[in-house]
Amino acid sequence: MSQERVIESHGLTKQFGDNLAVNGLDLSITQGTIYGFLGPNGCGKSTAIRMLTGLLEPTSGAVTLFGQPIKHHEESLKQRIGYMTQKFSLYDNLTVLENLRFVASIYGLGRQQRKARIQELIQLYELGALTKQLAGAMSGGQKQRLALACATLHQPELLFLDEPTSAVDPENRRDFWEHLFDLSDQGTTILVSTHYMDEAERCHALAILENGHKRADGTPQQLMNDMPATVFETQGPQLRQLKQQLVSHPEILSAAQVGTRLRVLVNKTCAQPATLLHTLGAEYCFDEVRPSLEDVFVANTGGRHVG
Ligand SMILES: Nc1ncnc2c1ncn2[C@@H]1O[C@H](COP(=O)(O)OP(=O)(O)OP(=O)(O)O)[C@@H](O)[C@H]1O
Repeated sequence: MSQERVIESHGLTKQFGDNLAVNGLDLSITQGTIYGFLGPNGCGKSTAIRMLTGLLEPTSGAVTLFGQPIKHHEESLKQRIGYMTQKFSLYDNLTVLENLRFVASIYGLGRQQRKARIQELIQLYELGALTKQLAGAMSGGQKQRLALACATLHQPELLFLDEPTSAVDPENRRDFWEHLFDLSDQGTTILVSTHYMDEAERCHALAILENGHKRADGTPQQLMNDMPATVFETQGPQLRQLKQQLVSHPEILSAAQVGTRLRVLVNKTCAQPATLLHTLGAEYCFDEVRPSLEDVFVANTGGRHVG
């Protein structure tokens, strides 16, 4: 992967009235990376993306794309950026082919180039049988493939995807990610927002966002290594009561049931987590286990959103 910095932001902030939607966001994302924004609804993912694309003016802070400040270079940068919005900005009353032709005309592709590129995308995103279908009548997975084809029509070097898989089933989500890895392999840098843990785990690197703040960032492995909690699991009777008993202790960040097991996060500030658990639930046996990205998320947001 090249070390060219494609996205850089410093102190990126957006205030809507009293609401600080994005607060001092610093980013440094290199070429070919698939970078995730992971966070719950309303944490500022879309607002951050809109500022990074140049569509929304920040209250303060700066964005540099491909080493160029975004301010005053919006037009030249537009050709290098693709953006798939949360609501798939397709025209429902146009067919698949008409949507593709319309987007091609926006990007000013010549007739021959347009024809060849549209054919290429129809094949790549398996839209061949659907060219005459109205976009409004397509399934979630089909719409998503068309939206990705439209967003990449002009072969952007940088692609922003705002919760691209919220309306599709797991199989389509898997296929979609295969396409993203193909694009990344060809050098495209991708910033994708999600609130799905499994999706975030596929990213090369990610930022955990909460209430407009970046709580942590790094590769999924780095985040797991550095997380501010130790993870334990236990099994046995009356796990609901045990959970209540555990979470009342200030060093227990979270206790959440997963099937027949209770998963417990103990703050790293606790020097003897196994001893603490033994004291709180003497009749249970607690095993230390490998953290997951969901644990990382919970530990970095103080257990306020999951569990
Ligand atoms: N144009 C706007 N005017 C006022 N407030 C806004 C505007 N856009 C977003 N907000 C507020 O900013 C905060 C962040 O919203 P944002 O849409 O960026 O979050 P998100 O993480 O993308 O969530 P979601 O997935 O629900 O869109 C929210 O409190 C939202 O209500």
